[in-house]
Amino acid sequence: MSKLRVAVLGAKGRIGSEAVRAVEAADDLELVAALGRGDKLETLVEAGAQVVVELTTPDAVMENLDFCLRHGIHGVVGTTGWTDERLAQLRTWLDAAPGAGVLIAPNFSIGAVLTMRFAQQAARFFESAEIIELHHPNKADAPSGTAARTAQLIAEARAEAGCPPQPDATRTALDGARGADVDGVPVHSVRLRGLLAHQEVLLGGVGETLTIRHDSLHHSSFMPGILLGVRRVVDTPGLTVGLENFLDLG
Ligand SMILES: NC(=O)C1=CN([C@@H]2O[C@H](COP(=O)(O)OP(=O)(O)OC[C@H]3O[C@@H](n4cnc5c(N)ncnc54)[C@H](O)[C@@H]3O)[C@@H](O)[C@H]2O)C=CC1
Ligand SMILES: O=C(O)C1=N[C@H](C(=O)O)C[C@H](O)C1
Repeated sequence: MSKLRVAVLGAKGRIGSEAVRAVEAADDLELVAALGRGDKLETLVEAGAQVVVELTTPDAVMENLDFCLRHGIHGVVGTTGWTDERLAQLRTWLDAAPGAGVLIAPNFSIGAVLTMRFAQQAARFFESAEIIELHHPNKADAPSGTAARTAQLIAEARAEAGCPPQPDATRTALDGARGADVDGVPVHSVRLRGLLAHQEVLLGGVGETLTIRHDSLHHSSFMPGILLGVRRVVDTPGLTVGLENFLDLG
């Protein structure tokens, strides 16, 4: 069987360099290009890439995906910065590229995906829900893409169940003291030397709390998810948001 031809964009970055090694080590995949900032995207076409793993920056990701889809190349995207407007734009590019697929994964690690699922399941049973995400201090964006997605999922589950807004009697607060409001869920971002990627979802009800915590201790935690995404996206046309769609979570 011929190997799937894979390219990595952001190949010199923290996660991109790990992805290069993971693709190289996979028997069924061939790394045909590893591009960094300033490298020509035409290299992807010359190299015959079938799937691009996009791990760059929110500033670069849209131009890169536009190019890939215009050339019929599938995308597995870990880069953050997704808004409703960006997703709508991506859908129009996908409509013009029949057969092409893009996976956007706010987080590729299985533990983080499960954290999101458990939080979504638990959300309707608790009056209060807040998120603390903790990352290395070199991270460029806040809140993390994972925390933003977790908050959206919690908010959707609460709205579906008819939950009222969260209790919060705060009347005066220093700017930022209550975190960022993501769909009504406060999200607090910590940037600390020594950390990699961590998240706590705090849920509170009368007389009890539930804390769901996940820790990525090394970038290797993201690799099985990236490889799964690469193998599945080629048979999944259109837009897929969330690695959970490629996991049999029930
Ligand atoms: N979904 C997930 O599971 C994960 C997502 N991420 C996200 O991935 C992105 C990258 O994270 P890090 O590796 O920590 O950042 P980083 O700053 O170490 O790496 C980004 C790399 O992309 C390169 N780059 C910038 N513009 C480019 C372009 N136009 N073409 C090719 N390369 C370009 C930069 O030079 C840099 O080497 C961030 O948005 C981060 O939040 C990171 C870890 C896990
Ligand atoms: O920048 C990172 O490191 C990470 N970014 C993603 C995010 O913003 O959620 C995924 C993970 O948290 C690591």
